[in-house]
Amino acid sequence: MIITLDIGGTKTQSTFWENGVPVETNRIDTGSVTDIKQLLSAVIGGRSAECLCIAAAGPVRGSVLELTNTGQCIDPLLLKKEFPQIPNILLLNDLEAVGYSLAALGADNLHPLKPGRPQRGTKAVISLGTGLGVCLVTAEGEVLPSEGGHMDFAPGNPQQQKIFSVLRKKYGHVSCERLLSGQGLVNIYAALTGAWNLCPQQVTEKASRREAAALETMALFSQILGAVCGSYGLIFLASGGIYLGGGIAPKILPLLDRTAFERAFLDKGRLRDLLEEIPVHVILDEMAPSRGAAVYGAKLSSAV
Ligand SMILES: Nc1ncnc2c1ncn2[C@@H]1O[C@H](COP(=O)(O)OP(=O)(O)OP(=O)(O)O)[C@@H](O)[C@H]1O
Repeated sequence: MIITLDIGGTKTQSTFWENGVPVETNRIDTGSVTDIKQLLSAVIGGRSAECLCIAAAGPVRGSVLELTNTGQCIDPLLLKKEFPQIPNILLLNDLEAVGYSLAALGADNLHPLKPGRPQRGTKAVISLGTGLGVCLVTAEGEVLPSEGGHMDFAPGNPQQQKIFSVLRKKYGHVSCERLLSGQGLVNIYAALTGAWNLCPQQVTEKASRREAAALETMALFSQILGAVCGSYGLIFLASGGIYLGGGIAPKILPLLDRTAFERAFLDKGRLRDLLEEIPVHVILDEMAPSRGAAVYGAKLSSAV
């Protein structure tokens, strides 16, 4: 038995896995998690498992992970004392976990967004959720985490420049995450309209009802996403393909402007040919971070 805990910026999911199959799963709001130890005690009870693998939104420094949104720290060494019946307690970044899930995803869990001619090479995972996560998966299946979502946003045309100026005044540093995330949808919409009081779902609902500013927001979001994916295609030489993870992309598929995405993806001057080869897929599996944590847990606990 492997237990996984996926702590995202918005939702937290605990899952029990037997032979790679989820047999029990529960979801709560991350905002309601005030104490990780307490949460784990409630999830695990007195049960034992070969491995507990926690995938959480934040960078791992040394052996400890600090949750980006709440500042809480997770230390596996301390948890080992609380749960002595679990011999392996592992910790990784949630996006790193999505990287490990690629090995376990079938074609039915992937939606093709842009065609290409993939090779057995590096893959990039770019995840749009509460934040923007980026990681690299080597051809051998090793996952290298990054905090690439915090890379500078480079506006590509006058309209994007206007949005950049509004966000620069509001935030100071304008990272790609300020545009490519749930709050990013709100930020683009607000920069166009001045209305800051919406939630991301309201922006996409307005776009579904064909409201002009919301449609413009989706077109810009698609353009900026294409440009950032193209940049990571080059930075990682992602000849194995680019995989869009997170909760947002599968929900907004009908609203994504594929033409704008692909045009911006390919618009890299002399390296256009290289980018034409790289396919882009949307990961449809909502459990990808938990699935990847289970893959990682199984791999490491059989190795020790
Ligand atoms: N239909 C929708 N349209 C637009 N945004 C949405 C929609 N549904 C959810 N979101 C936004 O998606 C974000 C949550 O993303 P996700 O489901 O990937 O959660 P998470 O795993 O907790 O996030 P992360 O992995 O970034 O920490 C929130 O900002 C939420 O408002």
